[in-house]
Amino acid sequence: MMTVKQTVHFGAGNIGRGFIGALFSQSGYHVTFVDIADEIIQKINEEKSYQVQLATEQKESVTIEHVSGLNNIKQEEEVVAAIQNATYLTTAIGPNILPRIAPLIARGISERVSVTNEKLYIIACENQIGATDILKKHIFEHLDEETKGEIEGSVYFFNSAVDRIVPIQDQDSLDVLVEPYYEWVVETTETIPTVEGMKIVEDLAPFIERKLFTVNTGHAVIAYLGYLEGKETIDQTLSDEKMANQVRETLKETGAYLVKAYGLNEADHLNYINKNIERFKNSYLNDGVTRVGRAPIRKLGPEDRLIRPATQAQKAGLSYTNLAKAIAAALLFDHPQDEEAVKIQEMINEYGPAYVLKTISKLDEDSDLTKEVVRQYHELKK
Ligand SMILES: NC(=O)C1=CN([C@@H]2O[C@H](COP(=O)(O)OP(=O)(O)OC[C@H]3O[C@@H](n4cnc5c(N)ncnc54)[C@H](O)[C@@H]3O)[C@@H](O)[C@H]2O)C=CC1
Ligand SMILES: O=P(O)(O)OC[C@H]1O[C@](O)(CO)[C@@H](O)[C@@H]1O
Repeated sequence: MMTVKQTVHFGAGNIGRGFIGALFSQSGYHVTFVDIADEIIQKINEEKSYQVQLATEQKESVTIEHVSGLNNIKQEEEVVAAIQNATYLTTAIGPNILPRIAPLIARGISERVSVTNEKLYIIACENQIGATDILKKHIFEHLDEETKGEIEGSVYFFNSAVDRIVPIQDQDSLDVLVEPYYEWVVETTETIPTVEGMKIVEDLAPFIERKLFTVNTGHAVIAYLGYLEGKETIDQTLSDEKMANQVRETLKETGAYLVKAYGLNEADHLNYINKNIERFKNSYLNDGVTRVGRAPIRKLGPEDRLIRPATQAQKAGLSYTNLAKAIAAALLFDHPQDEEAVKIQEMINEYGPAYVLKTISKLDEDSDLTKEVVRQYHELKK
């Protein structure tokens, strides 16, 4: 009997089911989803398949099969066993959750290397530069020295960039609505088993920075400014030409940095910007500004989509006024259902916006960037 290739994917959410898990299933793998959400796991085990539907007028859909689910809190032993049999282990769980799943992955790896030296490829699919390196660091904190030596040459860690807009879904169904476009870029020089839709590169830096500082920066600009204007969705916000212009101007700032840092062709990059603004206009996605703006503490981090391009532009003597406006709008994102937004508002009320920029974004209080953000914060607040 032919053994089916196995993969373990942590996070049976939007990207897990709608993108990465779906690609593995379509490449002939059995996908074991691991999640803490019991209802999702039970549904996956009961229904054994779901639909991925495209956000287009025709609503084309594909059936995703050969899937099962495990709860990582209640079924640790089973997760460890699944890791023993897997060729790939991927995550799409949120960068802040990586440290929480690392101990179980470490256990899975330890038990695996004691019985096999078959190769295992670990890839974190999160919106964060170096997410797999971060996961690896957390996993290594839970491995003994002997195992760390043993995994050399059998467990591989690859960084990646994931790009597909998947909005919040109807919670009663496993089906997932996704945009037609996707890109999954994985950094490695190894020859690895084929997964349909996975693009391999030797150097991820230009890909992830171009993606993060165009798709995610652009999306964040729309989300935070749209929220301030009382808009519900991304496409609704963008239907205002002024807003489309504001996004384009901001992305020209990140673009100037990217063109300089990676020698990109300016005209090609402008096309890439415009192509992404068109992606954001997809009204079939019905994508909420509060989803895209979620977790503003993470999004205002020093290496994330708003602060890093602004500090890089400042260092390179490039313009960052529009980025400063987006950062100011992020400071005004007071969505009561977002824990991080609530925390930022509490910090601002107590210590002011410059304090938030210092503690969360690691910006000097007397830097020109901080001064510009604070100036625009007060302008926007009026
Ligand atoms: N939704 C999108 O359009 C895109 C999202 N991403 C990235 O993909 C990652 C996942 O995002 P989404 O799929 O949108 O989020 P999601 O919220 O739909 O899915 C995350 C899943 O992780 C599970 N989870 C949370 N804590 C857990 C834990 N301790 N143990 C096990 N499972 C846990 C949740 O129950 C949920 O099912 C994030 O890093 C995001 O930035 C990247 C590109 C596109
Ligand atoms: O998933 P995050 O990092 O919270 O940010 C939302 C962003 O990620 C995406 O989900 C896709 O890249 C976008 O929709 C949005 O730019």
